[in-house]
Amino acid sequence: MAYVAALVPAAGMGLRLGENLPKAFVDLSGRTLLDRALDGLLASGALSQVVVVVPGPLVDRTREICARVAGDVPIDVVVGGAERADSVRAGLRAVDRADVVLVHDAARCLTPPETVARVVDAVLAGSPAVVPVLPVVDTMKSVDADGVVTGTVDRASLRSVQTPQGFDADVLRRAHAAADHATDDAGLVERLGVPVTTVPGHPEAFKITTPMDLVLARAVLAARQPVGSESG
Ligand SMILES: Nc1ccn([C@@H]2O[C@H](COP(=O)(O)OP(=O)(O)OP(=O)(O)O)[C@@H](O)[C@H]2O)c(=O)n1
Ligand SMILES: C[C@](O)(CO)[C@H](O)COP(=O)(O)O
Repeated sequence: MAYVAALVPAAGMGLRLGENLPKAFVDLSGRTLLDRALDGLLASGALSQVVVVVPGPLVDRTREICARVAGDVPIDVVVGGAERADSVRAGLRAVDRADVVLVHDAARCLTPPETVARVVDAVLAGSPAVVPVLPVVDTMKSVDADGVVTGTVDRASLRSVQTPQGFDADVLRRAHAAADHATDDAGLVERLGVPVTTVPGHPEAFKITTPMDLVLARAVLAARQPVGSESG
């Protein structure tokens, strides 16, 4: 049976959210983003290990969260770095047994378990790198340095990329060893010339980045409540 590890980068400062604490530890309707991200991952039933990557001063707080959500799957906590890729590399050092590695932003904390399982299944079926994606819904323009439109981009070939991103463990290690900077892990794998394939993402896997995203996340959670459950 394949050993599937999930890295959860949760060491970002959340500057765009502006809550004065690292984003993964911000409250979302009574629980932190990190609590909720771990719930979704663990509920997939697809994981052998989870490694959460957090700021050094929040390691103890993270251990408390992990103890609350833990079941059969071991959860380790490691300290992250200045950039997301540094945090992923710190996590990778803690998963030496893995055949498959998922990288899942704590900030995408409402990602449904089915999306997690879909990514794992695609890697186990033979794809070395898999990203969940959604079609782009807005008209896309390119602009110059002054903001003047230089063209309309054909959005038919564009996709908006989510996490978890799933990888053959050796491919992800090679990708991170070969390059430093990318906005996502699949971007590093692309540079190796390894094909990255897509599976359908989910609208609820959006990344909580700005205050408006928190408003949306609260609404999603309220809509998930079974009717009458809030009245006690
Ligand atoms: N040095 C970093 C930076 C980001 N992340 C994590 O990577 C995910 C995606 O990053 P992003 O949404 O850009 O988070 P922040 O860097 O926290 O956001 P901001 O740029 O607003 O500060 C988040 O779960 C974040 O905690 C991380 O583990 N280590
Ligand atoms: C990995 C990622 O979530 C894919 O959409 C995203 O690229 C990471 O966050 P950032 O806002 O690009 O730093």
